[in-house]
Amino acid sequence: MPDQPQTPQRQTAQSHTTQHPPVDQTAAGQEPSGFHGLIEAAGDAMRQAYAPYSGFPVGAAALTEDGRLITGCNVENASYGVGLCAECALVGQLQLTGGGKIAAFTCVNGAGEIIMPCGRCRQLLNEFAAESFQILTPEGITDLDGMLPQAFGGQDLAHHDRQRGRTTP
Ligand SMILES: O=c1ccn([C@H]2C[C@H](O)[C@@H](CO)O2)c(=O)[nH]1
Repeated sequence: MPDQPQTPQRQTAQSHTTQHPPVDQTAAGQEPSGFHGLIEAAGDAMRQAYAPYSGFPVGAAALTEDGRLITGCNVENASYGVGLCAECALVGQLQLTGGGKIAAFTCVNGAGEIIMPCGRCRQLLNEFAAESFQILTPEGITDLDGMLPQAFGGQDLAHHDRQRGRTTP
């Protein structure tokens, strides 16, 4: 597997060679060194969260394939159900700053602990994940299939369209 792009802190995400999940040998609770920059960036984003209703601020950070650092925080609303997860802000930021694919990702809670993205946000990440995608989870680093097994994606729509003789953009 190719090396991950470097973070602004010039650290490199750990590569993995075995099955998921998790695919690295990092013990749960330890920070794999290549993700230190992302963890820090996620913590900074978390401190900008607007979470007065849940009291559960979340920060997310990603490194794009071309080396950009993208972050997001959750933004809640008095109409609870329309609150935005940190990952929603992150993918908006990704697109706004030039698009591309996510090579590495992590997110943290208010205590700075690594958390898993909720189900909806795993789908958001799947849309923009690079083939080499790695996510730092509470149990270590895993890949796309470890995060969202048998993910539904554009390939399913393309398959459906082919059966109907249509083309998907
Ligand atoms: O992956 C997740 C899971 C939860 N939250 C937010 C939504 C809500 O504001 C708060 C409590 O669920 O945490 C995120 O931002 N990302």
